[in-house]
Amino acid sequence: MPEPDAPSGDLRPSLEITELSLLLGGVRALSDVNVVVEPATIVGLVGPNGAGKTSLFNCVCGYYPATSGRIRVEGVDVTRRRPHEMPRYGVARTFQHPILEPQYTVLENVLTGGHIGIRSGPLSYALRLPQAVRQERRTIAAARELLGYLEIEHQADLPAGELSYGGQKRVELARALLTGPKLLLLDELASGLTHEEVMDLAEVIKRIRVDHRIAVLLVEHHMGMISAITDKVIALVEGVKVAEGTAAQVQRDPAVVEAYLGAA
Ligand SMILES: Nc1ncnc2c1ncn2[C@@H]1O[C@H](COP(=O)(O)OP(=O)(O)OP(=O)(O)O)[C@@H](O)[C@H]1O
Repeated sequence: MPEPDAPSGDLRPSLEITELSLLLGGVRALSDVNVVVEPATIVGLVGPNGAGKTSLFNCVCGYYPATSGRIRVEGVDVTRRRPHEMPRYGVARTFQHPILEPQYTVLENVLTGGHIGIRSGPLSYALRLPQAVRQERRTIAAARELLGYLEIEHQADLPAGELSYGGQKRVELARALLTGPKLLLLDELASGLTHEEVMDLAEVIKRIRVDHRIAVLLVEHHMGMISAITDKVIALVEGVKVAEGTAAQVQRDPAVVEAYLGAA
């Protein structure tokens, strides 16, 4: 089995973005950006405010239609797919601020991601047909297993709103993982967390990459998180890719240093 850092040559990239450009209300948010995320690797996207990180993320998730360029997931063209279609293509995401139903339990929140693999129609569920019941049981078992994997199974039956912010980020992660993604997009996972929570989550993401062989693209301002987990970092400045390499290489790249100093 190949090491996560050394993906097998015959696998297609988990994500391949080619010459992606995006115009937003007259603003050139992205200009001919190329990104490759190999299977089971973690790629960080950095850049000062307004660099285009969220825009790129939103193009991959289907929230913004690319003005030009191509986005492929394992070789399948997903350019201009809509957000609700993305789980079918193996793409799952988390949000900077977890979007949960605080009054529903942790398990119920996770299960809202589980409908993806369910083949029985709503009528089968309404009639409690055996196949639908079996599928429901399997999905609940898978959700509980993921909560165990993310070390919050003991909170499964609590209202999600009662969890710490870090706990809520784990609930979102479990929900994303329940869809069985090939590519996980993490939007500022570290924001709002304590240093300890950030480092704990960094370990979790590294484990997910190895255990589930999922590729990860993360938009992140927290350089500690970036340095701790990424195989590769891409820096954007004013919608243009200015640097690519290891976290250490990108952090000392003159264009990146200048952009951050200019933004300070
Ligand atoms: N809906 C929009 N309409 C017009 N311009 C937009 C819109 N969203 C973003 N922009 C512009 O696109 C450019 C890229 O913004 P984007 O939010 O992608 O940057 P970012 O790197 O994610 O910044 P931050 O770190 O502050 O979130 C900026 O110039 C921004 O002002």
